Amino acid sequence: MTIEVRNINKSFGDTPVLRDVSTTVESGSLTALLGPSGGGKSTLLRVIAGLEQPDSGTVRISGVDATRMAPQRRNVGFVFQHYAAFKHMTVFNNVAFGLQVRKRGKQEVRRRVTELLELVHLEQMANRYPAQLSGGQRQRMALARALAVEPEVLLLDEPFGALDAQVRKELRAWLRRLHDEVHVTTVFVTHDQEEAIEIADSIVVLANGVVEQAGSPHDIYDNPANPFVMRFLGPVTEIGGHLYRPHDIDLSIEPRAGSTVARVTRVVRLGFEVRVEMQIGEQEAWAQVTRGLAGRLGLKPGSTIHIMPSPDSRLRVEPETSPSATA
Ligand SMILES: Nc1ncnc2c1ncn2[C@@H]1O[C@H](COP(=O)(O)OP(=O)(O)OP(=O)(O)O)[C@@H](O)[C@H]1O
Repeated sequence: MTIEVRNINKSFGDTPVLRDVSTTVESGSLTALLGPSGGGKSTLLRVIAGLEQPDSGTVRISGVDATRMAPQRRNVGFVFQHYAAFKHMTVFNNVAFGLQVRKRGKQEVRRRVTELLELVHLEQMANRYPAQLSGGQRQRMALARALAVEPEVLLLDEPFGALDAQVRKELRAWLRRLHDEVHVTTVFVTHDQEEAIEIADSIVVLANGVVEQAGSPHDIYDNPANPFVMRFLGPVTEIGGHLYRPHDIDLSIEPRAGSTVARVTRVVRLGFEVRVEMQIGEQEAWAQVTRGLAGRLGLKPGSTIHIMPSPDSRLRVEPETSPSATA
């Protein structure tokens, strides 16, 4: 179910929060809305859900103009960060709720809820109450509940945001697998670029109410549209007026055609990677190399090395970056 967002503008009072936002969410995709806090991600999600009315622009879901349609008529499921479960109802009844409201038969409800609890791996927890679940289990229950009514679109607002790093990682992998099984068009909000890169098919980078770039994780990481996106998606280092990914900097002991001389100031071992900090004239830069290479080159503070940044993956640092990045 394709979602087409066209020229959406939205202000709260005098503050523009979405500025001429257009993007297309492909049917069956898992799309991340990624960006810094306050950039408008939640507002855009709420506009798609119908919980917020745009000042101008349109939202089409499956080709139908949904801009003025009530949320319950859009056939979207919604999960927020702090999910409010019905505390007095068991997990089973929480998931069954939407089906019962829709007056589905008892047999059907039982079959569907059992299926969903298996899907989210909570079949053993059916008779517990929400307070007896861990945070991650509660979020999975929330997803089962959102999926119960077979939405065409699933909208997730930082669904794992409140959980600790380890649980968060598990749930992301799980969400990816779930999506591969269910294929419902899903849009999730995150400010975590690693989360977006790891699980999304497509990323929309939103900052200060503007879409900075949209594309596959691979494309956005390797071909960022501007310095803001490049910095937001991963580590960068600046050399001679260009931004590079630190793993795209090649190091050697001997000078080569086109190489630049640098002095190593610090060598930091981080598991299998080594972060090599250096001084190039007055400028500081760093490179990320493997432990093997650092060992072979015998890098230590004070070493002289020759660096060759890969010319393919650089981006010129403009004095003026994108308008939203500097605001
Ligand atoms: N109902 C509202 N009334 C007034 N201002 C609002 C309202 N909702 C959001 N805003 C403002 O709109 C801007 C964008 O908020 P939004 O929640 O969409 O951003 P976000 O990218 O989702 O940020 P976060 O990651 O922090 O949730 C913020 O400056 C916020 O304060």
